[in-house]
Amino acid sequence: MRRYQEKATIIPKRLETSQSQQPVIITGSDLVGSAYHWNLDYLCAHLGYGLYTVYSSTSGKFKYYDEKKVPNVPSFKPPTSHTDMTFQDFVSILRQKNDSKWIYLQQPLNDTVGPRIEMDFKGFNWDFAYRQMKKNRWGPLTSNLLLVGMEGVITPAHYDEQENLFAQIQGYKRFLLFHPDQFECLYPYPIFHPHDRQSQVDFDEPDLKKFPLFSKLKGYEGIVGPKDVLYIPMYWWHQVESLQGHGETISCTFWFKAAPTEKVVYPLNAGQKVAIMRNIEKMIADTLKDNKNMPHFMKTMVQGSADRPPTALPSFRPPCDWRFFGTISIAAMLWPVAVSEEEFAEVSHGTKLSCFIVLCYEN
Ligand SMILES: O=C(O)CCC(=O)C(=O)O
Ligand SMILES: [Fe+2]
Repeated sequence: MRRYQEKATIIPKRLETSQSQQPVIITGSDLVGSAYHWNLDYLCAHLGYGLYTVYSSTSGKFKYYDEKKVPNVPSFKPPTSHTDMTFQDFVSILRQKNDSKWIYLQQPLNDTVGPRIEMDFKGFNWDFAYRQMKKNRWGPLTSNLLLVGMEGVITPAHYDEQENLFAQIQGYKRFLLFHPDQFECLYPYPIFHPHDRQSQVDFDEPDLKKFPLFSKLKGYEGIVGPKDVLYIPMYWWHQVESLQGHGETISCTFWFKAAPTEKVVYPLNAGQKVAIMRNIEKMIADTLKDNKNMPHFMKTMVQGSADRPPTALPSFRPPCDWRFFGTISIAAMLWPVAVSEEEFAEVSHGTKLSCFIVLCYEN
């Protein structure tokens, strides 16, 4: 097991999710009770012959990247590659035990699975899942990702824009979790970068000159094994390692959309502040259309406003008509960036958020 220097508290164990948006490990859960007999042989026999996405890496680390954002950064070199293959082919590569090639299957469960798996899937404790969804006012379930990994594979630190009930079926995974208020210590990539939502810091070799606040990082640690379900609240950072010595890991996620913003309550929480930062960063990136100059632009904007003497404010005249400013819905600013255009229009009541940028920065 890898050792890290972060100061970790143990993730609490409970029977249900907590309403305070805290991660918890639910032990002895029957959420995927009908899948506890899943292992490589059973899945080989019953998953069918559909194609599954298998990632490979020479380092054992599987840092996610968004293919759609690759053209934004011409110098970007993908750290992993992926191929679609049958589950049976995946298992035969996995059993070759090639020390320099790590593979990790990650694929949403779909309707190509055979009838036995379909029955197991239908037997999940959907009542429990939907009760958590209702209780926490999450949006609808979006997908169940099946994860089958070799011992030792690592998903580096990142956050997701969805709520997650993470069910462990086989093997053990060690989670490091960090509250959204640790944002500054984790140095995420810019939003237009393919590694958006991922930390730039390599936990095994942190460059403290470049990322000095990483030394202040504080987090939670927990190991999940069969019958454990970990609730990962939206915007919580997590790094996941499949532990050595316990066989392959099999897990299944239950991802839910964010709770809609019914009423904005101040002070805003750290997750809502991350949402605002992402929305503003996205608006700037979309408007500026010049990713190379984004860091300089952002720095100038922040330093400019931090250094501006307060006496300058009374003489400040808006450069153009600011009335539009008031029409931008706060709810839209708090909404995760990764939503479809239609939902975006719904939460923002049709207001084009990009007006904000045009009005503020074009003059
Ligand atoms: O289990 C893993 O390797 C990654 C899981 C993860 O990041 C997630 O479920 O959000
Ligand atoms: Fe994740």
